[in-house]
Amino acid sequence: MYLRDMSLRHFRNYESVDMTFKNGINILLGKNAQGKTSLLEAIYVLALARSHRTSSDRDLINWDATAAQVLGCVQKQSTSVPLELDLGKTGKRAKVNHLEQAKLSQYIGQLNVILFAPEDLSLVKGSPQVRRRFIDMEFGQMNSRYLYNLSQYRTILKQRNRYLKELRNHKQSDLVLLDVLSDQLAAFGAEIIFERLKLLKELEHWAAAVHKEISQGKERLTFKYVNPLEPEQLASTDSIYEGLKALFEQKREKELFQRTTLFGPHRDDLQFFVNDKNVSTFGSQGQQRTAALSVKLAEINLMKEETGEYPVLLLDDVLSELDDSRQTHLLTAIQDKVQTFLTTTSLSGVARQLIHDPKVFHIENGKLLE
Ligand SMILES: Nc1ncnc2c1ncn2[C@@H]1O[C@H](COP(=O)(O)OP(=O)(O)OP(=O)(O)O)[C@@H](O)[C@H]1O
Repeated sequence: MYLRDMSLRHFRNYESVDMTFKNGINILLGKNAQGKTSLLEAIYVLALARSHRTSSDRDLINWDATAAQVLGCVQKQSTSVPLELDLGKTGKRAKVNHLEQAKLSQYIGQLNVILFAPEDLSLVKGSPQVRRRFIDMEFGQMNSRYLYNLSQYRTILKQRNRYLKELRNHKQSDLVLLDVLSDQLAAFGAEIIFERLKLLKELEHWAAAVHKEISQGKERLTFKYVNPLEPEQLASTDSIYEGLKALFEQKREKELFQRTTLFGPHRDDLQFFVNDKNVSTFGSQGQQRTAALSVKLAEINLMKEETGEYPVLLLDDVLSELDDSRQTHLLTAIQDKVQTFLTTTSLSGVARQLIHDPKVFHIENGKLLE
């Protein structure tokens, strides 16, 4: 798939802009603080109905306006799909083919994007939260069922945590509601964990191939999904469900004491190993970067496999963070295959040599220069 065009109204520092893109490499060129990242962000928002930079939609609306609009048309193999997102100070409306969608999970997935920003280079070394967010954002786009389960899980998790806080001197009767919430949480949690394991296995397969190539055959990248269940309990959704329920039962006193839910996909993690050594503790910075880049490139293939279409790649000032050899790998892997948007203050070195015939947008103070 590729994004054919996009229009912004009162989005960040853009008052009104209409753009037509190339199904190839699009370069967003400009000095600092002119609006390059805001354009990438608009594409991300069009895809996922939320920003990667802020959790508040209000931040996306121009300071002098009360509402913003992002419109775009996605070209797929056999159809084109117009998307529209209206952001107001009190809520948002999402339309596919001009029809308003009651649920955002019906909207997300029409345009698939992969964002690669300098902070993604800390995917391996960063906090577990970063990796869970990465997993959920990527898998949610590929699979609406995953997204649905995740949103149900989060709602029940909030209720259960609130209830655990309320339960001070608990009576036996109070625990009945806790059991109900534990049961529901285990059911959605099991679906999420099972789907994560399946998709991570596929992602690992692609990422290992890329990592092997970048390291010239010397390094073997593997993943490990970290959670408290025994390996045999992870075999099916039923066994994960039973395992989570058992944990909630066994550790009830601990959860009541700490007043929060201690088990479930919101606590799990993903670890990366190179030649069986944990990259986050034993890997060099170069190995950590190679692993992060391999995972990002692997996502492109996984999305193609899962959805039948290549996603759109958003590279936010990431080339300057990679050495020549990693830049070469990235650019040769995407060129002529994936529509790419790349922000930069100047195009030089490897990128200038390798990128042929890009469409360049010169950006200055929220406007496109002709
Ligand atoms: N809601 C908003 N309304 C108006 N202007 C905004 C809004 N939010 C951010 N801005 C401004 O938009 C400008 C562009 O920011 P953006 O992050 O897109 O710049 P950039 O070109 O990517 O810069 P850099 O290369 O430094 O990352 C900034 O000056 C910022 O203060």
